[in-house]
Amino acid sequence: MTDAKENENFSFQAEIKQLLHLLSHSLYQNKEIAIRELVSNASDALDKFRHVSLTDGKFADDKPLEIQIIPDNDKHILTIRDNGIGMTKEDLISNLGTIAHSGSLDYLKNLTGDSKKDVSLIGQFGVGFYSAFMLADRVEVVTRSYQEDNGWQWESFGTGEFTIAETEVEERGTSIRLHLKEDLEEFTNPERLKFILTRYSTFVPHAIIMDGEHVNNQQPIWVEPKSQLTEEQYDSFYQYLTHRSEEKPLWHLHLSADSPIQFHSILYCAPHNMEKMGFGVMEHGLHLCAKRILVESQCRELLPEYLRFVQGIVDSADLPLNVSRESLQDNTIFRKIAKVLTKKVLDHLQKMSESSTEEYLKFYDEFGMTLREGVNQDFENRMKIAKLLRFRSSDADGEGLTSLDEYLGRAKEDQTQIYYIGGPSLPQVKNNPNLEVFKRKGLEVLYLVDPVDEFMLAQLNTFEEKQIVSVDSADIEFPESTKSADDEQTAEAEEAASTPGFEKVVELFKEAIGEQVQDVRASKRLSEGIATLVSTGGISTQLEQALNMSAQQQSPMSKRILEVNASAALVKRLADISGNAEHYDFIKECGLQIYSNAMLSAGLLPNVDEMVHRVDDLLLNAAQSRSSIVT
Ligand SMILES: Nc1ncnc2c1ncn2[C@@H]1O[C@H](COP(=O)(O)OP(=O)(O)OP(=O)(O)O)[C@@H](O)[C@H]1O
Repeated sequence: MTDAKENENFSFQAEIKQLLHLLSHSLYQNKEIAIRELVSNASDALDKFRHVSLTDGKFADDKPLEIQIIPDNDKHILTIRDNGIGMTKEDLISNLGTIAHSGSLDYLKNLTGDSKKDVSLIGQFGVGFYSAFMLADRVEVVTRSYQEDNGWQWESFGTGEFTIAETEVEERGTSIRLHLKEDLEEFTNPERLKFILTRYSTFVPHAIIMDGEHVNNQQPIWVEPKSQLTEEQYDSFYQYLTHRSEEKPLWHLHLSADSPIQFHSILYCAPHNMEKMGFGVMEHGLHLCAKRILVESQCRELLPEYLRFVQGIVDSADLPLNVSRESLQDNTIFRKIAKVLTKKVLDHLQKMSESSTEEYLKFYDEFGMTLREGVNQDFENRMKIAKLLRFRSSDADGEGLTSLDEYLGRAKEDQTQIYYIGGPSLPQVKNNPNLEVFKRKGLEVLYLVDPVDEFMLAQLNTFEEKQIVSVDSADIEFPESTKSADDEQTAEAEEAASTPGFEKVVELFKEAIGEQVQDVRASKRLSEGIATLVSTGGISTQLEQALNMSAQQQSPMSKRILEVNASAALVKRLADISGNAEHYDFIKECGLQIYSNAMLSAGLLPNVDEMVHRVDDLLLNAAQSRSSIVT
């Protein structure tokens, strides 16, 4: 087998060198995962060969596809052999020397040196082969591709280099020969190996043979009736699929349908969102089988992007086995299955949100940020997704989360709109003067501290026929029923606003602020604050600012309306003195400062130099009008 010819030397990619160093020095106890990874690779290689032989008959033969586990106790060598697709020289260089998946590269770049944590994640980042170096200080890969008559021998001592040489190999497939580290003889003990294979590889869809014995002969669990499966079985299947041996899924969903399309599926949600931990968008996809045979291991088209937290398997007897991956999306049955799966996942989440609120909120906390992308991506299911969204709101003073349905359950009967307010932080949102009138009238307002939520609500536009509007919108309609709560205040404000003094103040403010605003007018919403900015474009100040910041070129903010509270003490005083033309300049200065203050409250930045000068002058003015005589 090892009649190797000339050796050619190669260097590993930098990240792999780092990984190998970590693996060979790892104190991580669970070395068994290396066997799991290698058996899983062997199984993948068998799947790939089966797919090739089904789509191109000339490669087919009648030898059973299987994985052999060959322990050699005398030589301390453990061999894992498959008669799968094999590798060419180029395959060896690219597959066992560099890493193609961007997610895996990100993972490797993020290695922290906390070997226990890092190493346990290896499988899920598609770098499983290298775990061989946890067990061995020398690894040989002897392989022959289904396309070639000759074979290749790859070899490495787990340092920075590997070698490749041409060699005779009798049969198609790959043997991984692990020259076990000194204290790891246990990995040639058949009893120990059997235990490991049963623990991690029960669900491998190909026969695993050791000493002539078939060690994994379990039925695929997805075709079994739900009632006959235990939580442990679901958990261990999750662990097998995801290579996360120490993790339990947050939830699972087992589906079986007979008509119009026959399929079985088990779907899982991971307990943690790796994207939240800064790993970038995770690689995702479901295992797709036709009549129990794997067609594609990461099929991304079965679920939309915004449900990428779902992992699992889908198996349909109605799908043709020799369907090529490229033509899958054109297959009607495939498209129908995809549609049903999306609906079932959304229905499951809805049910969960109603019957196990706590569990749902835990899920939402992890994956809500992914799910909400659906509002934009999936027009057909937009309303279903909207029902699954959760927000902070004034109802519980920003604590806890509410759904839009719950919001409407508390809304006034004649309320036609859903109100929200956006801002950079919860305290800032709560102190926004635009909220005043809503508090007075007992109207609930959603608090959005993430511009993405606001963007999403702007996209949604309506929910259950109620318009979704920002509290700083000029289009706010207050329910008739809330009028009386506000009567006194409105009457007072209307009276103050109708005086000639106030009209003069507005005129002078307009002159001073000029083109910077669309208009200056009396406010019907303020009772305590002096002034506020409202927007007319259907897009809130906060969102416009966020969009502007993410845009390549900053455009000027659209103009707002400055609403002034005619019954505020300062405004009343300005109205009183507006009969005397001598005070016009002072009133204008006040107008400019009031505008700057309103901008600051809305999270906008006024012209700071100008403002500082003006405040200095106003303070001087105030100081000068005080008497120096002690009374
Ligand atoms: N027994 C094998 N037969 C054929 N090719 C193999 C075999 N083992 C590994 N390979 C090739 O080497 C590549 C790298 O393997 P590695 O385990 O590091 O990652 P992966 O298998 O791509 O990821 P994952 O383990 O998450 O599926 C594989 O994608 C495959 O192309």
